[in-house]
Amino acid sequence: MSDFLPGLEGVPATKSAISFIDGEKGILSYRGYPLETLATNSTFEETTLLLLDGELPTKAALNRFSKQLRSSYRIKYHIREMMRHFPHTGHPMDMLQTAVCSLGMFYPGTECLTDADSCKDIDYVRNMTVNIIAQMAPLVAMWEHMRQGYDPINPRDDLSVAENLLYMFTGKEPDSLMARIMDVCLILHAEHTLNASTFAALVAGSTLASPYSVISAAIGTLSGPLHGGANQRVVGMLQEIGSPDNVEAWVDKKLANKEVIWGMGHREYKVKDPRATILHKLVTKLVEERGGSLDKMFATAMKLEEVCVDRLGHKGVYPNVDFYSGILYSEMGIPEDQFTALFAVARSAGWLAHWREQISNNRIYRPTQIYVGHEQREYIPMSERKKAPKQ
Ligand SMILES: CC(=O)SCCNC(=O)CCNC(=O)[C@H](O)C(C)(C)COP(=O)(O)OP(=O)(O)OC[C@H]1O[C@@H](n2cnc3c(N)ncnc32)[C@H](O)[C@@H]1OP(=O)(O)O
Ligand SMILES: O=C([O-])CC(=O)C(=O)O
Repeated sequence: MSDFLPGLEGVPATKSAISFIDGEKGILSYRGYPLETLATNSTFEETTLLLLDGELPTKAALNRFSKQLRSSYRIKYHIREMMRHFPHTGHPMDMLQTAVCSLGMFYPGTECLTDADSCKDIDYVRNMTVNIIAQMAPLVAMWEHMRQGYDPINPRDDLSVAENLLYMFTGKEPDSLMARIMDVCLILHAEHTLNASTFAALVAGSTLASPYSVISAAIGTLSGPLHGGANQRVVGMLQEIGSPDNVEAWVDKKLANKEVIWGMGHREYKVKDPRATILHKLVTKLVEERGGSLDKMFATAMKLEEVCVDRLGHKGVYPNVDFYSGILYSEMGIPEDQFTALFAVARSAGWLAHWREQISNNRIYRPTQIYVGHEQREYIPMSERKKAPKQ
């Protein structure tokens, strides 16, 4: 087989039973359950167990899992001390990638991964999965205080992942509306078939690297602006546009310069991303309840959607998940450069579900390339070289 498809578009690289996308109809489901149903009825903890185990948990199983997560919120002293020495100007995604990878140094045990047949249920896999998912949000929230020169706020094991995340960010127990919105955001971002960061996780995992290396590879991949990093840029873009009146001229200039519009377009969806539809409704609800400064940014975003659909809809370019999430996070008082880290908190569930699915039937990823370089050449001694090579 020698056909080259740039970006591996349309190339199946794995078999998976975790999630499903119909990009023409705008459908996303986790383990067969429509995302809209989960966003209405589920919690991040329950959705995580569904992704990991394949079934909705019983009440007892969910309670056990939630308890395990909560008892693992606290971050090790040495990691906290290490984080204090990170440059305060560093990006939260770089912090998270480094901290997660460093955490792995405390949890050796990857030898068991070489015994691929017994991997699926062994304690190491289960414990490390819980440990990573539980620690992502506390790491992100702690860093917010540390980079401002303050002591971090300790996690509270009487709070859910979403509640504890907001509590550790703000120092206040969130009200039920904000806690629910954050919970829904975590559910919406938890999983999305074979996106770039999940693929990176699978490539790392296929070498039987530790789950901490797997997740740090995924975090690095998610950080880019063509992937999860777009959510940070959307709010900056809306601020730059300033008001709905400026949208048309702004879009036309961007498109004339062949620049991308952040939060628009998707490899899989040719209609509006179903997560963007849910987030759009959540922002509407929040604006109705809270109003205030959000109104103008939201109005600009809606006008931007309208103009982009008009100019780019024929190419299948519509809002993706990153388009409306930042508006919500801004309203929660979360700084823009933390938005992608929140995405990573949620996506740790999907990454680890894929990792677990893969290691039970692993084969190392090793694709091929089409070589377009020189034929074999003679080595030229330095004294005989005429031209400097192009840099
Ligand atoms: C969580 C997530 O990762 S969601 C995606 C987040 N990323 C973004 O929001 C960044 C902006 N979007 C993009 O860059 C792209 O749409 C991607 C990276 C998401 C998908 O890329 P691809 O599948 O390779 O799409 P591709 O670049 O082939 O786009 C198809 C056409 O739509 C255009 N297009 C796609 N997205 C955009 C956009 N955001 N702004 C303007 N034009 C766009 C392309 O220019 C191309 O036009 P052409 O056929 O005239 O050349
Ligand atoms: O699926 C993709 O390519 C990107 C995406 O939306 C996600 O990872 O949530």
